[in-house]
Amino acid sequence: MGAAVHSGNRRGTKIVVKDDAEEKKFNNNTKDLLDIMAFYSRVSGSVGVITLQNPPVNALSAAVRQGIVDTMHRALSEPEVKSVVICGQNGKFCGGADIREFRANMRGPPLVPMIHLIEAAEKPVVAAIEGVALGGGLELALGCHYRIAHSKARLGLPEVTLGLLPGAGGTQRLPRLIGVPAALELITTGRHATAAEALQLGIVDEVTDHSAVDAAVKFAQSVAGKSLDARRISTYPCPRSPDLAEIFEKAMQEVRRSARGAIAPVTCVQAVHASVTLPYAKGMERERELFSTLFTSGQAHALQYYFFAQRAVSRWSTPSGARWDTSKPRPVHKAAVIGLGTMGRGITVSLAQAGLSVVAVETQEKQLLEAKQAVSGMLERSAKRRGAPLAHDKIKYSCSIQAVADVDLVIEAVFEDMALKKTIFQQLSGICKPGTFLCTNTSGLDIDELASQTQSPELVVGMHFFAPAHVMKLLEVVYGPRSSPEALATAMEMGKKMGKVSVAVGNCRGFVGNRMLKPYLEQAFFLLEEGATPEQVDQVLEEFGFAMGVFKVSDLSGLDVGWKVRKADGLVVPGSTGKSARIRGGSRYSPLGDLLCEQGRFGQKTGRGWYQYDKPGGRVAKPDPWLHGFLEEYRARHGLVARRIDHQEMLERCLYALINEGFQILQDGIAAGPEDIDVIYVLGYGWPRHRGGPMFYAGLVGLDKVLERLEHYHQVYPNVSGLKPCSLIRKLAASSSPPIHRWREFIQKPRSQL
Ligand SMILES: CCC[C@H](O)CC(=O)SCCNC(=O)CCNC(=O)[C@H](O)C(C)(C)COP(=O)([O-])OP(=O)([O-])OC[C@H]1O[C@@H](n2cnc3c(N)ncnc32)[C@H](O)[C@@H]1OP(=O)([O-])[O-]
Repeated sequence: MGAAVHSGNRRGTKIVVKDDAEEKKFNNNTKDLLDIMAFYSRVSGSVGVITLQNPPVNALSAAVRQGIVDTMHRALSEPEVKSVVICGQNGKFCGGADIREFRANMRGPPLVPMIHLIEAAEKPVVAAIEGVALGGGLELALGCHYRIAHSKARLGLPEVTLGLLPGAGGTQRLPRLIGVPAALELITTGRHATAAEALQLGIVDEVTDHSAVDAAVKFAQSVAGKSLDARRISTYPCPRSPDLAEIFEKAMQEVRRSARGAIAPVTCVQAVHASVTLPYAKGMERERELFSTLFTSGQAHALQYYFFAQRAVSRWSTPSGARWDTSKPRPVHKAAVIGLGTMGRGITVSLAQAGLSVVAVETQEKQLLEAKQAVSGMLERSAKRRGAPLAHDKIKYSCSIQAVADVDLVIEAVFEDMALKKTIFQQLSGICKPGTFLCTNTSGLDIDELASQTQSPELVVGMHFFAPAHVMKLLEVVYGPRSSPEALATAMEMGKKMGKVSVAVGNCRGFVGNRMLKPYLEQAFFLLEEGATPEQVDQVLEEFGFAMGVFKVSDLSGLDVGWKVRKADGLVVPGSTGKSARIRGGSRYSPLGDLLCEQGRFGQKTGRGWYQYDKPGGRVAKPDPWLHGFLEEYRARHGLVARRIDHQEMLERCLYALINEGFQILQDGIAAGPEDIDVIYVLGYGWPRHRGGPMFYAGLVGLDKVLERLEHYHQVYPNVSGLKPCSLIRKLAASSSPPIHRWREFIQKPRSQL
């Protein structure tokens, strides 16, 4: 009797049933099967195949876990079945526990006993790993007696990136299987290993270029009836070596150094430690205990929120109603970059690596040659790192802007100078073929003003990259009032092609990221005026988890960048004294950054800034007694009395001013939702991921508390507008501070513009 193939149920699963009797049973139980989400079939007469079915990544939801338990029992009870294969539908083994269930009441059979059931089985169970085996997915595979992987599969325990540890035996089984150092590295970084690496480490038994399921079925037949004594990882002794104590000490030091206050990496080390100090059952108890502590932590909540936020930003929308699912991007095969300074070079590399043909333009021959060399070096290093082919031949260099005539999209990346950019946009509008998208890499200038220089303003959008552009994951895609949905969709798609996380934002001064930076920086300057040192402010911010404090970042990116902008805005008044020196437009202003620039202190590049460096271009920031003296003299000159400012005040004033601007941005419709802001801050501005992003953090602290502190500081500093709570935070706090996913309901939709 031939196999019958059923398809077309709710999720389009195929169920292979071997005989008529079974088919009848299938028909009777269709409803149950549909709810089970792990399907059972028998192939080649003696292999029970369990297929996880929960698109898109076959996450281990309650229904999937129930399905596995039920189908395992069935496979074990059927005498014809001699071995079992577990696989996932649609070429994906399993993406781990269902993260969406973490914030709900847990239902269904728990993972740990489910995996024990598999490991304890008297029939060999083979995991057929295609696509991914991550987190609980890999833990499930480690409970199987054998693992066969497809060569393109990726395996890992990424729980640490969600603020957790592998809590279904991963911290106890993996070290037993591959040794402590390799397990520690995989578990504390959460990185994905390739199938080849997994084979080398001993995580999988075989790798195939063909169907892993077919290979696993064959393999399962070959091991049927063989003893499983040596195949149950939980029974292995943990490999020991004399330097284990040292290994753990080093691992702990490393995670403490790089975790920036995140607790999960440290807890992961503790859990793996239990695998060598305790017998398996006790180690599992310890794993559960540590997992529970993490599971309920604010950090886990923040990281899981961030996981979904990073995916949510691709579903963009604009106040005018343009949306990701109704706006089609246009294909881009050939792109151009105008201006090959630091940013232009990075953008060129990103485009070439994404497989596009690139025309790279720099009008000065000498700079063009320098850029060519630099880009080649960057491509070589990157190809080596990624094990990818070189993309040199993708790029054509030219001194003439006329070379861009036939490209589909141009990214202008010249100096941040409106007059220069305007001239270039006028030229591009005349040179490019009709329909070419014209993008600018400005970090804050008016997109609409540039669009107005062209014949087709609907083709103009901003693509704000972050330095170094070929490394940083963030791209702010800025739509102006006249940008077409197609232009926006195309720029968003281009970002994705380049491996970026693209966030659509509206057009305003500084867009989202740099606009929020302004009140934050302003508070940092005011704190110096009132008695703090750059070191103290930076320390508070770094303790909070920022990769670098605000003054170190300022030294790194160059004080002259902001100075130029302030000069263009007419804020810099050299030699001004008295009260007016610290007031602009009726608001408090600190000229400290301007005064440093007047001294030629531009930061790292000049070897002096808020800190001192051993040489121009030096990287190691050291406190500078000159600066401390300068601050004292400045305060004395302006009649400011230095006071001791506590950590909490420094943190609150910097962060709450930034957060307040974030609420203003939401209110203005510049960002569609808090997730957009949070992703921008984590990926572009070093906000600690384990704190979710500034808007999530505000919710965690409590909107009423943030509001109360802003009101307090605004009362103390009435001439600092950045501290005046904006109406959205008031509205939310007055509505009992709804959870962050409901904030959009409180944002008034601005008028349609597109
Ligand atoms: C006791 C427990 C112990 C255990 O140790 C704990 C765990 O296992 S913790 C878990 C450890 N596992 C991990 O940390 C793995 C997390 N997942 C990933 O890293 C990537 O999703 C993956 C590499 C699998 C696919 O990348 P890709 O191909 O670029 O696709 P994509 O990323 O765009 O995702 C597509 C859609 O699937 C969604 N979704 C994905 N995974 C899960 C999930 N586990 N759950 C729920 N949903 C999940 C995702 O939100 C998105 O939804 P939407 O509505 O379309 O936006």
